[in-house]
Amino acid sequence: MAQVIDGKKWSSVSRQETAQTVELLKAKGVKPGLVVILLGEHPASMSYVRGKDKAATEAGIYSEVIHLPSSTTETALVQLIERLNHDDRFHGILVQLPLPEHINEQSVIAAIAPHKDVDGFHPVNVGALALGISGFVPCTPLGVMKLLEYEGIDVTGKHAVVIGRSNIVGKPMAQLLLSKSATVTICHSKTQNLSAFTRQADLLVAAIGKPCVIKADMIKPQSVVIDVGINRLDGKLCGDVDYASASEVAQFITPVPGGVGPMTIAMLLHNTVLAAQRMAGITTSEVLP
Ligand SMILES: Nc1nc2c(c(=O)[nH]1)N[C@@H](CN(C=O)c1ccc(C(=O)N[C@@H](CCC(=O)O)C(=O)O)cc1)CN2
Ligand SMILES: [Mg+2]
Repeated sequence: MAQVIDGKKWSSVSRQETAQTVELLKAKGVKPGLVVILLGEHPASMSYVRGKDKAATEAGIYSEVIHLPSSTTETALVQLIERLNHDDRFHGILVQLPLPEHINEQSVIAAIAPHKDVDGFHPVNVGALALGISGFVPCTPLGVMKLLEYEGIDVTGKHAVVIGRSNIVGKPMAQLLLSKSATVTICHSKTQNLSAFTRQADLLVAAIGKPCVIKADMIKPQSVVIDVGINRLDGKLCGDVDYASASEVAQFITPVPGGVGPMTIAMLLHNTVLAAQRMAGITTSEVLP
């Protein structure tokens, strides 16, 4: 039976570490601030944004949510972001995705000042990750790396198979695993004979967006299975992995809910504090808890 990677427990550990850093920053006269912009009334997005606001406040971060109607124009949204880029109360700016259809996501992301882009979605930060230089790393894949670190799982030389090529998860996930010297394969919806790849995976990261499609016979025995999927099936939350059968085969597995999801918010707080630290010119060693 696989060992369960408890994302709720580790996110709480990470959030406590962040809260300690916030205290040390405050003692130096810096109060980290985060602003989240939400358009429309998408129930899951509203719930994630509430979670971010609550978690930020609990960590001692100054938090504001700007909730706008879904009819907001792209021009108005970009103008708001440009104003927030110059607002010293906020070290982090996040626009909750997905955005309504009439808005070009890339134009909006590009309007965020790269040094306040705590989502790590701006082309400058995407480039920084590709080059392996300092920037901001997207929260979900960063959360996966943090889970592996907390569990003492070393990926050096291991075959990591990432299923999914989104800008939010798949692509940055592959870059991060590569930066830790894993041998990385990226699979996607057009991959032929997917199970031929997944069965070779020492580490499998599933970010497909389809409920329970990764079955036990697709998993290498004693591997690490990370489920990034969040799907709603018959009113219940489930991942991309068929958890019950997969946990009979894997050595480590993340559950859904309570796996990667909670780490996304913990890493947002981490990135926000990092942004504040960098803007104040404070080195990490000065604020290590
Ligand atoms: N601007 C962004 N938009 C979106 C991101 C993002 O990182 N930046 N990621 C996702 C949604 N997301 C955060 O925004 C997110 C998803 C899931 C969770 C989470 O804690 N999930 C729980 C289950 C929660 C539930 O009941 O629905 C879990 O997995 O245990 C947090 C944040 C898309 N948009
Ligand atoms: Mg508030």
